[in-house]
Amino acid sequence: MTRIAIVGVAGRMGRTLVNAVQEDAEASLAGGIVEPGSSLAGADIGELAGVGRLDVAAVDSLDAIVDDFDVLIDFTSPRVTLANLAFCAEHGKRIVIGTTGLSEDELVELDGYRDRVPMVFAPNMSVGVNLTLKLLETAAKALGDEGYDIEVIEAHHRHKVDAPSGTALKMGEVVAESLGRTLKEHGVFAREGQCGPRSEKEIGFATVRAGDIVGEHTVMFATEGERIEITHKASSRMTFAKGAVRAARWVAGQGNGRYAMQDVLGL
Ligand SMILES: NC(=O)C1=CN([C@@H]2O[C@H](COP(=O)(O)OP(=O)(O)OC[C@H]3O[C@@H](n4cnc5c(N)ncnc54)[C@H](OP(=O)(O)O)[C@@H]3O)[C@@H](O)[C@H]2O)C=CC1
Ligand SMILES: O=C(O)C1=N[C@H](C(=O)O)C[C@H](O)C1
Repeated sequence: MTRIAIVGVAGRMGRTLVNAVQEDAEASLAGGIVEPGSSLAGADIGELAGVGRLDVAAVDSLDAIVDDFDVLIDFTSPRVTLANLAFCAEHGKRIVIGTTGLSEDELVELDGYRDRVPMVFAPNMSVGVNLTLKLLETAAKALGDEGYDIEVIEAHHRHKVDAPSGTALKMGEVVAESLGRTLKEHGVFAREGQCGPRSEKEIGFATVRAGDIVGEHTVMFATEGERIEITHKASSRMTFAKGAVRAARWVAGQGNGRYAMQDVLGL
């Protein structure tokens, strides 16, 4: 049985994760953490998540439950995640990180823990998206150098704070790496006004934020005469949450290292 604690337990993903852990016969809910000073500290996390009383009270500090859990699942924000990673390194815990929107410096900081903590870090925990990454590698290798323009389009709910999504960036990276390009050199993140025609090798990104869209990603390969679109649409956050719980069970048996969902899924 893997004992899981959830940071950001009152958030959109936090509440969904409570459901996902409850549904998993090999995982147990060891705790839920809310923001320090939050009025939700002390609330029952089952009631917060809408699954009924679980007799697990939300706490506002990891110290309060340090002996109770094996793996922390963190879907919060970059600085909070990095603080929790430091806590896990210090206390011999494992961590699954779904947080997106880390800056270049923050990614370097996160990577610095790879020899001190077993961690799974992935911008998207759904099986479908991780399979899509494989399909993109194949498509890019077949089409990218044959005059096909590549564009990544993503859509999310109105509350999302980072753009492009972590998944869109990952998709762009996979395509770029398959073609020996980099997003630093070839990524185009905005077009406005007299921006001129597109260059042959650029990889463009477009972002939609609207309503309650859970998460949609399309990578388009377009040339004169045809267009191929590889699309993934998430209609429920349970797809991410189930993946995160699977990753938590998997990382419970791993040594120090930075792992991706591809490792968890054996893709
Ligand atoms: N990898 C994946 O598969 C997926 C990744 N994500 C990513 O997960 C992240 C969270 O998304 P989402 O759930 O929609 O966001 P929410 O804003 O709904 O949830 C984040 C939660 O973290 C809480 N929080 C903030 N600071 C702390 C702290 N110091 N300690 C404990 N909790 C804290 C917030 O509380 P408060 O509101 O009070 O500040 C909030 O409840 C984003 O980066 C998103 O992109 C989302 C879905 C899937
Ligand atoms: O914020 C979200 O909601 C999501 N974020 C992730 C991302 O940035 O890629 C994954 C998913 O699409 C939902």
